Amino acid sequence: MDVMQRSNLLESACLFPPPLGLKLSYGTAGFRADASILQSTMFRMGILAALRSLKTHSVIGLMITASHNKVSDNGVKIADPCGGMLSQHWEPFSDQLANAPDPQTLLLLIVEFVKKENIPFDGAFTAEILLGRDTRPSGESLLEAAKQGVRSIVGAVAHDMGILTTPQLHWMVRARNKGLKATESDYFEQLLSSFRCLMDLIPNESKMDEIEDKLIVDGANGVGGEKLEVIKKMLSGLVIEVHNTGKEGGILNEGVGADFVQKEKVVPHGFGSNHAGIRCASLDGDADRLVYFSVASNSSNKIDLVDGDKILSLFAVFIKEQLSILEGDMKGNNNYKARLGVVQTAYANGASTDYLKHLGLEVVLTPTGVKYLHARAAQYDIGIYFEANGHGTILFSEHYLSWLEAKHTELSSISQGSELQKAALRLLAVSKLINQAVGDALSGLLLVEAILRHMGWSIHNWNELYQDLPSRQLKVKVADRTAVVTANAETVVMSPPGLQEAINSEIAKCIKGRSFVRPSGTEDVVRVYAEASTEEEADSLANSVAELVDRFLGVGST
Ligand SMILES: CC(=O)N[C@H]1[C@@H](OP(=O)(O)O)O[C@H](CO)[C@@H](O)[C@@H]1O
Ligand SMILES: [Mg+2]
Repeated sequence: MDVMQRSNLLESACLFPPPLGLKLSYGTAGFRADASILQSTMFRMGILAALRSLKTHSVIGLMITASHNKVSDNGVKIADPCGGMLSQHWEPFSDQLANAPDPQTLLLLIVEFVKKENIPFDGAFTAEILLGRDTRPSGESLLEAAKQGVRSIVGAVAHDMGILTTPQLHWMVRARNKGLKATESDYFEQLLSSFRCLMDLIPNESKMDEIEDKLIVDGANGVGGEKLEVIKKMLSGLVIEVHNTGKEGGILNEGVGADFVQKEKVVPHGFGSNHAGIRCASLDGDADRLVYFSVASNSSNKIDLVDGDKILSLFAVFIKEQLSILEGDMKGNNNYKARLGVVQTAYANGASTDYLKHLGLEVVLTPTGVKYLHARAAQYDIGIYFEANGHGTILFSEHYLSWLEAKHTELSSISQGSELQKAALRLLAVSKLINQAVGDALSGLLLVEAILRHMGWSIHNWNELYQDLPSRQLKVKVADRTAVVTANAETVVMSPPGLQEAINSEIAKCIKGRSFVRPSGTEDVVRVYAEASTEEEADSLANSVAELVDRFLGVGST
């Protein structure tokens, strides 16, 4: 880094002083906090994104969103060259950058890191950053801060991609780095053409006509609703009605959205008993989460929730069916058995894990956070991952996709229109429809809709794949949540000593009891999860475990 670069950094850093005592952590999914304190963080993440671009010789993404958090919050996530989350290896550096108290310390940290990581500053490569933001009102000024951060690296270019869903930005980064068409209309075109392909391949005997055409979607008053309004105009065979688009005056994520629906298990605002029996879905604030639900027919505000675990199960059943067609009667020489794997977290309902294992699938658990699930799913030919809250996707390895393409070409020449060829084509269409960069509510929704029609299933048939065990989630405010250290994909507490034993004895009092605690990576709380054979038992187990957390770590304790 030459003198000009250093003075450029120092000069612009002086324009973005951090609030006194700011302490942020990259957490489960980027920095999040009240938007009013994030100017300096955004500026610094602009710098980080530009450095990452120089290091990887690739286009990098910077998304300004706080997802399902309240509207006054905001946040930032970085998308790596493949469209996935920022490499965990760089997370400590992002923490240091965000928390550096003054411009001099910031500069020193950057100089040291550039040296350590050997980041080239020879001008041979132009750093390029794609910036996106959700609909939060604070997004615009935070975008300016991020742009200035990017530009404080001499020669780096910031492209404002406008208001986008998080998965759209990740998709664009991935597409750009693969040299593919990467605009928003290319994204829509890819989704719609692969959806049409799946619809055209629906077997004649499918009871598709019996399925309600209409789907009502809760857009969480955010960006997802806006984008779905665009998509729905280009669809045929599926009627989408979007509620909570944000245009009716509703507030982002307030009493609406996938997080609210999944955690509270009640109807979102704008839905009621007049929607009973109709297939409904809910997106979160940046449209990377999707859950389905149906409104209970009695006049209560209760819903039948069809969560991420059930979306995963639906996808798994469909993929498995296509694989058994394709692999059951292999014609030709080029035969291969795909390794299919399923990835969940400890929040997955126990009944879903049992169901998936019963199907004969390999199921693995990782810690919470898409970065862990995604990395694990990428180890399979086809890896399906979902968090119970509705964030997930299906990953196809490059190796498997090349095999599939070749197989499809071979089958097209020897048995055009055969079931085998159709199965290959369906799998190829799924790989194009479902976002390969990150979980995407919009592409997930289109895949769910296509599969339901393929199966001839109503939302009720789908929901009956298995019966969820009653579960309850609670949050406990403690003095220092980092005092909770867990192991085995967060299912066991290692510290503070004695807490796990105490939790175990509460679990032992319940039939089918399971409970675990972990510090949240996005909120200043310890989360408690409990499930058991009845609602009462799940509630009481969650309450007892929350009391234990409070006793071991409560606000008063040290
Ligand atoms: C129980 C739960 O839903 N946790 C969520 C939540 O993380 P926490 O670390 O639990 O706060 O936000 C993450 C980012 O959206 C998401 O990946 C994760 O699943
Ligand atoms: Mg989200």
